[in-house]
Amino acid sequence: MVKLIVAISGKRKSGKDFVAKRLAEKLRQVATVHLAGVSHSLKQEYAQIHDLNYDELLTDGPEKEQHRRDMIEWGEQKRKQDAGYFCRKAVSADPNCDICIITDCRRTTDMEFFKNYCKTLAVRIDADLEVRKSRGYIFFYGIDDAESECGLDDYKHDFVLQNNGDDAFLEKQMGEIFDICKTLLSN
Ligand SMILES: Nc1ncnc2c1ncn2[C@@H]1O[C@H](COP(=O)(O)OP(=O)(O)OP(=O)(O)O)[C@@H](O)[C@H]1O
Repeated sequence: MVKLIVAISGKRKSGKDFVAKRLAEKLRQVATVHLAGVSHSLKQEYAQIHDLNYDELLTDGPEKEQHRRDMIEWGEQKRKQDAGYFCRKAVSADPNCDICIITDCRRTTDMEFFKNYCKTLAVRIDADLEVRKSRGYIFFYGIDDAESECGLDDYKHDFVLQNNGDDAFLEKQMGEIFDICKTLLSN
């Protein structure tokens, strides 16, 4: 059974995936680590039901755009029935690992699910708007002002990591998270 979840949230292009991968590398020195995403489990199941190629769902094009809209609606319906549905799928993908890093928490219900599931460290990735823009961020109405993007803006995370491109500072903060995880694993 998973002993610890590191639940990562952050704005688009704040560096959630980047930080999650670096953190996984570090934590693999002391534990088995699985990287998972709530939205990945949603996309995977949607693709399976509709006999679609998972990667194709992520590409552009009118047909894919229609699928994306249907997929979002389908996901909302599933969440209404069971708010933790995709979180459970994400964390169950490798039930024997010590640490599961979730790269894309978006809603308070995601955090509530993980905190109830097992020991969870909620980590917020912060990056300045200009830095995010330099990484390709563009504001989209209906996306960047939606609950899925803003739902955790005011949530009290256990650790807030600044990811503005200063690698030495990033490593220092990673070291602090690494130590917290080690302590949580041994308690
Ligand atoms: N500290 C960093 N140093 C160098 N490059 C970085 C750093 N953080 C993020 N990046 C780069 O910025 C881009 C966006 O990062 P990433 O994909 O991790 O963001 P994200 O928050 O997961 O984005 P999205 O929400 O859109 O999935 C990537 O190309 C990534 O390699």
